Amino acid sequence: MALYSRVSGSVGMITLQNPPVNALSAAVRQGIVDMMHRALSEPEVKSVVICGQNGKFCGGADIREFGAKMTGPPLVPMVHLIEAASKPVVAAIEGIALGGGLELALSCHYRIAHSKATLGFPEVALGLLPGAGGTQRLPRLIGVPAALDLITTGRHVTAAEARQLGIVDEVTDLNAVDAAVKFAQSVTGKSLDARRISTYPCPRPPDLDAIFERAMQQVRRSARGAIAPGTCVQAVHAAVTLPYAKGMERERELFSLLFTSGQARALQYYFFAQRAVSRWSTANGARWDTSKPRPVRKAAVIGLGTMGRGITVSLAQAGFSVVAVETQEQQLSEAKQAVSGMLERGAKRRGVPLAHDKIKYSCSVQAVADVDLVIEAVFEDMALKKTVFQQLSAICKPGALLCTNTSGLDIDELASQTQSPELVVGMHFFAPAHVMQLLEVVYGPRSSPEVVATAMQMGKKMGKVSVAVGNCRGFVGNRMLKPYLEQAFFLLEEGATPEQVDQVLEEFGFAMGVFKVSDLSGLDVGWKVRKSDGLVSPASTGTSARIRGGSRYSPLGDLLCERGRFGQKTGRGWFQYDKPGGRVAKPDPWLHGFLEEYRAQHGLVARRIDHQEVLERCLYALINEGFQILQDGIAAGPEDIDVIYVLGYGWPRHRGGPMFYAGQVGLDKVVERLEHYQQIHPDVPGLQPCSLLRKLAASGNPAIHKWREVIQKPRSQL
Ligand SMILES: CC/C=C/CC(=O)SCCNC(=O)CCNC(=O)[C@H](O)C(C)(C)COP(=O)(O)OP(=O)(O)OC[C@H]1O[C@@H](n2cnc3c(N)ncnc32)[C@H](O)[C@@H]1OP(=O)(O)O
Repeated sequence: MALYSRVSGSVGMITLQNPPVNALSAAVRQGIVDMMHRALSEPEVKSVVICGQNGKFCGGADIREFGAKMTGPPLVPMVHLIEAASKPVVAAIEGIALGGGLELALSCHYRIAHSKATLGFPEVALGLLPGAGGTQRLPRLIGVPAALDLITTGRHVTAAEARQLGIVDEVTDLNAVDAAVKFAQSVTGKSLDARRISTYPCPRPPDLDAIFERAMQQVRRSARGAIAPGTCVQAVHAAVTLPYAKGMERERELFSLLFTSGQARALQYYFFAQRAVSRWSTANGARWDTSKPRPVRKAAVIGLGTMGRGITVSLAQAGFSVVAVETQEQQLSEAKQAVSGMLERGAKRRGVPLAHDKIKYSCSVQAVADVDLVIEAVFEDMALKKTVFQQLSAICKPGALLCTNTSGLDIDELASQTQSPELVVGMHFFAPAHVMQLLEVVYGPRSSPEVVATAMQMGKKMGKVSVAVGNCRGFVGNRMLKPYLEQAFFLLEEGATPEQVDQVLEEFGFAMGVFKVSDLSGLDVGWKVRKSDGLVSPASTGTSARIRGGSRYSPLGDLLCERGRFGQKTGRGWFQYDKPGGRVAKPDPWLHGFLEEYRAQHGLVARRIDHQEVLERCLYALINEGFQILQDGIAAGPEDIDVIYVLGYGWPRHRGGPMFYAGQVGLDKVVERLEHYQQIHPDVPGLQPCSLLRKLAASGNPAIHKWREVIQKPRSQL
């Protein structure tokens, strides 16, 4: 709703009230319209100030209302009512003016912002465009290039930048509402003719076509199939080429197109999913709202390889004192140099002070004796990690959390090496650890709720999105990756090429296809794991070479590794590169010959595989594993899986995540296609729909927010 009050006798004040961000719900819009009419009808009122309660102007349209039928007054007539007002209207911008909130401010005749406020049009991240005149007013106010930048990227600007661009009239360090009231009094009675942005001509720079061409190229490069950025460009184009009223019509058409698209629904689902994962729960009943994190001031990192260095940087940048341990002098000195460089670049990029003095380096594990939390980041080797955990358990002070950075090893096995298994938790960082936003917090059956809460909070303080997941091989992300990779390998055996598989996945929206990712991260990584699992048989020839543990197995990755083809680092992998460490993947005729030979050797006849099969087999096998993970209680809900896949594995955000995507395709269709492929390839694992997927499909493809009702409720063992 919106509250009306009178200040200083002649100023009508309209205060938006809709916690937490004063979003423009139907009730708020109704309130604004009613209060505007009241302010305009009261003869004592000479000017109007619009502000938001609790120091937040407005976070835009209420996204929670997007799924339902529209009620209340629409935004466009509301902003026209304000702009057409005969009395000056001043926006007092504190905290945020985003999306519809900024459109509301642009309809006011003046804008006063607090110096700490941020402003922007983030609609593009929700699959939309600013649909209440934003695409028509902003270019008129600040010019086409700046408007294109803000609208197509969705980036937030500070009040200072907004002032520089001409979006706001004044910036104050004092109370912005008081400043706006004073300002409103000072402009009482002045003509408003030059203050209505919709009446401004839209500037037409001489190189207009080139500007739009560049903008389109830019969004095509970065959008990876998302339709909103390009549509934003089209809407701004209408501001330049059409009169305001016609431009508004075009904006409405384009907005409707986006609003009803699957991409907008996916992005809006993802917006809430990313927030939902912080309300975590575990399979044994621990929860975010009943588990108190422990205080952590000082942390330690053991092992300063690539991951350990990134984790050290993340901790120091988040303000923790860090003890960084590497037992070899030479490696410690190299790590120190690398970490300093990363901190310097980070400080420069983010404009923050250097955090060098937060870190103490040591060659001795004993140096961690007084820390509150240790993150072990040594090689992914169970025996080595066990030794480290035995040492830590003996050295660390009572109550210190012992965390392991592992991408899939058993947390409980490590916990059993310590005197206090309840203090052990996994923190699976993604490389590069100081850049990637995702953290899988892995709880074992004995991890205490406070320890999970502490690790979740640590992740948040490091600027990461933490997702709590249960303990199983590969946790959520890497466990789902296995069937995805397997299908890709089988497709090569059956006749596909790495470039074909990657092209299909990249057209779907992945930044890189599965084989390019494998070349980037190194084929030897998976090879080592398969070796330690006893999967890589020394004599990988003959029919038996394609069977492991009774299931079909593709040794293709092993065979490439045996030939020293580890990917980018060796200049050869699934693709070829111009040199070791090269980045540009090129199809490799050697690999094609190798695949032909391999097929001939194993009696496989190459067939033509279409794009649909590549996509369905890779993605549906991955999705099927996701449902198995939900069924096993490893992830509490589909949102957890989707956030992990978008932030950690390059799943296109505009497709919501694998579980959301499955719902959009139709769960019955996913089941039907998996069964189809299973019938044709009975020996291929991963194609049998799991029982939860079947159950949900049979219960009529319920909306994703209803899945939790079907997934069995965890029983508390606490
Ligand atoms: C013609 C119609 C045109 C419409 C165009 C639009 O206006 S679309 C909406 C444009 N606005 C946005 O995209 C803003 C989205 N919100 C944010 O970016 C951030 O939430 C924030 C406002 C910068 C605040 O960030 P902060 O980190 O402080 O808090 P949270 O992100 O955790 O948010 C707090 C809770 O508020 C909910 N919320 C935020 N914005 C909205 C919104 N516009 N509508 C509804 N709800 C919103 C958010 O979901 C959090 O609540 P939870 O219960 O925790 O989920």
